[in-house]
Amino acid sequence: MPTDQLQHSSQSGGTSAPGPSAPSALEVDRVHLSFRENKQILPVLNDISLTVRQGEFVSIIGPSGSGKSTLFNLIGGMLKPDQGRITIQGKEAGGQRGVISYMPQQPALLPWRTTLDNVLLGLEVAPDAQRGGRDLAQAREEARAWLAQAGLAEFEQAYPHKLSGGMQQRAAFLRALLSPQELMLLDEPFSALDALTRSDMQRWLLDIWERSRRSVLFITHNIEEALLLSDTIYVFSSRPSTVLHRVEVPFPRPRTDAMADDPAFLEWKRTLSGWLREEQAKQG
Ligand SMILES: Nc1ncnc2c1ncn2[C@@H]1O[C@H](COP(=O)(O)OP(=O)(O)OP(=O)(O)O)[C@@H](O)[C@H]1O
Repeated sequence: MPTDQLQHSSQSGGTSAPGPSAPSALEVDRVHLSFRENKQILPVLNDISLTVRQGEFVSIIGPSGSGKSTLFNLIGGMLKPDQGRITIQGKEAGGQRGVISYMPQQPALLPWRTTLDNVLLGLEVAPDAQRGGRDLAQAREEARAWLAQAGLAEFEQAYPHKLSGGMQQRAAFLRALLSPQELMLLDEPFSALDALTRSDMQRWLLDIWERSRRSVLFITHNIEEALLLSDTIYVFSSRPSTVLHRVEVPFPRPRTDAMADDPAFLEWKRTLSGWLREEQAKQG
């Protein structure tokens, strides 16, 4: 492991302290969770701690079945931890509406709404207090500007079935981005896309994110994607998962395509792949 280049810390004391004034966008503190079914206990998360600071892009990578989506369900309040605490903007996460925006693996656009109306959905359902003083007419103009930047200007009034998979994902991402919640949870948003579209989408998301700087927690199986996009990467072990490594990605922003050819980037890729291979092997 190239420890001279990697600013990495293991789980013991490895999570970042929140800034002195603002609360972290997300704080997961020593969370444990087991599923119980037919008297069987399946321990899934074992003492997970992680932080997303305001405006930080954080990724989780880990073996399949290590509990990444389960953690999202806890953050969203669909599940309760057996032990530990989750706070969003300093407030206990409890499934209350309007604290996170979520983008699932499938774009989940509503087929009866136009692309523009789909993008506006998060804002429409948000309470007035969360719209930052914008009325829906202003929000509509803002959404149209973002759609244009996403190459979807011509598709504003089209229904989702007219859009390609990549276009649908861009619209779904804009919906999450324009929702007023500070914290975005993105669950493998590019997994259903072909390699070329995926790479275009990564670049696109990177550009948009670097301009908007929302707080993001991102699940991916793709190491290169995690390195390209993230400020911090958490590597989960096999189930029951712990945080094996917390890595601060040392590449400056704005990130460029040339970064992927940088020897340090390749070294990182090798290191992270090695960690994941080891864990995957343990899981069998
Ligand atoms: N509601 C549930 N009841 C019982 N077991 C569950 C439930 N949800 C998930 N599991 C189990 O918990 C484990 C973790 O699942 P989870 O989907 O969180 O993993 P993951 O890391 O997101 O996997 P992948 O990378 O394949 O999407 C798996 O063994 C899964 O079968």
